[in-house]
Amino acid sequence: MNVEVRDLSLRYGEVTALDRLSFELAEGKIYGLLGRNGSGKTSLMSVLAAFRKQTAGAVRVGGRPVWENAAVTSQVCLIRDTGETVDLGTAGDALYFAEWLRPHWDARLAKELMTLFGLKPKVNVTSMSKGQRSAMGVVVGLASRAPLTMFDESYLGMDAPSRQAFYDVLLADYMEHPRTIILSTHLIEEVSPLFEEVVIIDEGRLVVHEERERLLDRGNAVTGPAAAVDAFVGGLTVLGEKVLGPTKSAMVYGEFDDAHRRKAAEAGLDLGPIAMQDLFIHLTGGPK
Ligand SMILES: Nc1ncnc2c1ncn2[C@@H]1O[C@H](COP(=O)(O)OP(=O)(O)OP(=O)(O)O)[C@@H](O)[C@H]1O
Repeated sequence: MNVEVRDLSLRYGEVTALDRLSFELAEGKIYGLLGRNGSGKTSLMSVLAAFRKQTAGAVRVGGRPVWENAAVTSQVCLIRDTGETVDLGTAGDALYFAEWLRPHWDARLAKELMTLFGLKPKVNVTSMSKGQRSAMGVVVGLASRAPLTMFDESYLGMDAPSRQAFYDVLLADYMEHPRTIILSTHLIEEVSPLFEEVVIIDEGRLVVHEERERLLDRGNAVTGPAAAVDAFVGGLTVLGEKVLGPTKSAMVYGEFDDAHRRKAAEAGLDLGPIAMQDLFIHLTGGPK
């Protein structure tokens, strides 16, 4: 399902969490939603899932407003960082409830994922560890196959092998059953290979909405003899530097054209990509 957000604002009393946000997400892609702590990611996803009503502006999912619209909300699944929202009863009860609620539910996938993450249907959700609860959320989020599926840092409590299993299953299932998926995360380097497009917000406002590859084009790592690197990057926006013996690597913000590339080659310098995390830190104003 596509998503249209127009001049969206959300206020909690005096606090403005979303500030006239506008963007459109096409159907059937995986989006990364990035932002500093308190930038408005959870607030935005809560409005998209109709958990909260916006203060102003419009939100349409699949061309229709989401608020108090059961026909749309049954197609939208938001899994929050606390894992699955159903805290009463066993894991089996949570799956039963999700199946009842979710029109595209795949019980076979749910069962496979329960086994993959070592979850037992008879165990009470409240007695699960943090990572197990996160994994429960992931099971429900994936098996729901909702046309708009959002994971709000839901996999944060999971250990590294479980997170990797989640990324692998998400990608494989998305290839077979394309849908719109939004992943919010602070583990930028780990999760960003999954993104097709990236939305960055800061203080409730849109900073960037771009294809992942285009965003990465905004930065370059310049590596070579320290003196040559210093001469090359003079006057450019340098985000950081690393020195290893006589070799230096400088991360530069800004796209390079053919002239830059020629000059770098003549100076014996290598140009390479920089990490999305470094671009993110720069675009959201550096350390605060
Ligand atoms: N229930 C609430 N009542 C009052 N203020 C809130 C509430 N929920 C969020 N806020 C405020 O709204 C702003 C956006 O919060 P939000 O949780 O959407 O950010 P976030 O990007 O998800 O942050 P994080 O990365 O830390 O989870 C923050 O200033 C936060 O303090």
